[in-house]
This record gives sequence, C-alpha cells and structure tokens, in this order.
Amino acid sequence: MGFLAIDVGNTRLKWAHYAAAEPGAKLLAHGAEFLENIDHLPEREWAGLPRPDRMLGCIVAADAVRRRVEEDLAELWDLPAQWVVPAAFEAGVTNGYDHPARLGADRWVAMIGAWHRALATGPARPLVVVMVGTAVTVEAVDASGRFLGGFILPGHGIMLRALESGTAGLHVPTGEVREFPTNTSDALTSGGTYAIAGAVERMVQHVRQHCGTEPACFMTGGAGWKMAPSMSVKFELVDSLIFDGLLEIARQRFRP
Ligand SMILES: Nc1ncnc2c1ncn2[C@@H]1O[C@H](COP(=O)(O)OP(=O)(O)O)[C@@H](O)[C@H]1O
Ligand SMILES: CC(C)(COP(=O)(O)O)[C@@H](O)C(=O)NCCC(=O)O
Ligand SMILES: [K+]
Repeated sequence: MGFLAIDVGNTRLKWAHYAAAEPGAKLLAHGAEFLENIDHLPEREWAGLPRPDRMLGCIVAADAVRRRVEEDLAELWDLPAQWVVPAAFEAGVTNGYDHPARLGADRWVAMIGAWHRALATGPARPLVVVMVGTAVTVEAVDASGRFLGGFILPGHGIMLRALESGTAGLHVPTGEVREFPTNTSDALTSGGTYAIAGAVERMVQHVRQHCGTEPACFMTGGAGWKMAPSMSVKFELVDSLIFDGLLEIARQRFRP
C-alpha cells in the first residue's frame, strides 16, 4: 500500500513512505542513510514496510548506487523504480536550463515542491530555492513558474576538505560561526557559512532586480539547519521540500 518517495544525494539516501501519492498524504515512515550504509535498508528499515503500490524518486548519485536501489526495490517488492528526469516542463514549472535534462533531478524536484508550497499560501511570486547538501544550490524561479537559473557551490564539507588538502596550515577542528573570527577553526567555519549566505543574498538581489518583486525564499537539505542562524535574508526552512515535489509530480503522473 501507499507511495514510496526516495531522494538519493551524493551523501545520503532519504526515503519516505506515504499513505497515498498526493500532496498532504499521511507520512507513515521515513529515514535517511549515508550511502555507505544503504546495503542495510532491505533487511532493516524497509523489511517491515508493506509493499508500496508505487515509487518515484530523484537521484544524483553514481550509477552503482542507482542500480543497488533498483535491485532492492525489485527483490523486496517486485517494484519498478521510476526516477524523475528534468523535462522542459512539469507540474507548473518551466525549465530554463540550456539542456533541461542536465539539470540535477534533486534541484528540479525541490523547485516543484517549493512552487506548490508557495502557491498553497498565496498568489504566485518569484522564488529562491536553496539546497544545502553535499553541494549547495541556489535556484531562481520567476512568478510564472519559470526556472531562470541557479548557482552551484561546494557544501561545508567540500569547502573544508578543499582548503585542507590545498594548504599546509589549515588542518584544524570545526569551529564556530563568528562575525570576526580570531582563530583558524572559526575563520574556516565562518568563511564557508558566509560564502553560502552571501550567494543566497546575491540571488535574492538578482531576482528582485529581474522580477521587480521580493522573492519567497525556501531552504532545505541535510545541512540547512547549520545555515539558518547565519542567513541575511528571510527564508523558510522546509526539510521535506524534495518529498513535497515528488508527491506533486506523482499526483500529476499517476492521476487515475
Ligand atoms: N546527522 C547529521 N549531523 C550533522 N550534519 C549532517 C547530518 N546529516 C547530514 N548532515 C549534513 O548534511 C550534509 C548532507 O545533506 P544531504 O541533504 O543528505 O546531502 P545530499 O542530498 O547531497 O546527500 C552532510 O554533508 C552534512 O554536512
Ligand atoms: C549539483 C548537485 C551535485 C547537487 O547534489 P547534492 O548536493 O544534492 O548531492 C546535483 O544536483 C547534480 O549533480 N546536478 C547536475 C548538474 C547540474 O545541476 O547542472
Ligand atoms: K540532495
């Protein structure tokens, strides 16, 4: 019974089992696993689930990970995997990428989730959609639902590892975010955090200028909570943005 939504990023696989394939459906079970641990899913977390009627997912991880998940779904439930491939248009959002299919599926699905979340609370307005995961993405959507373009930045972990591996003197423990850091740990942690906050602020400026309206700003991703205290623009933190998008796409695709 129900609908299984799966989001496979470069660090973790996130899954959610819903009572139905439609927005607002009851969440029955959910979880997140680091990719190195997903082998356990069929014997542990997924072993107790009733067979989902349908599955829809988005994946940006390597092909080997995708095959692993597809095999699990087939062996456990004889369930065919369906992965979202960004198209020119879906669920109210138009894809402005030069090659629409080359856009990360997670970015596309998160924008669709944000678009419908915003529409549910008022008239259409431009959006800035921020995902803080392995990488950071900052998307712009105009008031007609057109994805204008977006930034890709390294996430916290990648920024730190890049600095560590490219220098002799930056091997230090994680620090605190400070306005004026006075030690190496704090300088690195603050630099990464404000680089992301600054990129978001800049995209908000671009959208304000381009659309002539203040955008609504949504943030999601495993490290979203780390950014929250350091943001300079008003935003809503929505952990479920990708699942919201998958539910919306599922509703439209699987409509009887
Ligand atoms: N339990 C946790 N404690 C601290 N940080 C976490 C935790 N889970 C996730 N993160 C942070 O979130 C990032 C992964 O977020 P996620 O959205 O799952 O990424 P992806 O979609 O790229 O796999 C990690 O790089 C880490 O910075
Ligand atoms: C930008 C990403 C690496 C983000 O991945 P994540 O941090 O969610 O693991 C992913 O969306 C991706 O591989 N995108 C394809 C290239 C693009 O969107 O232009
Ligand atoms: K992701």
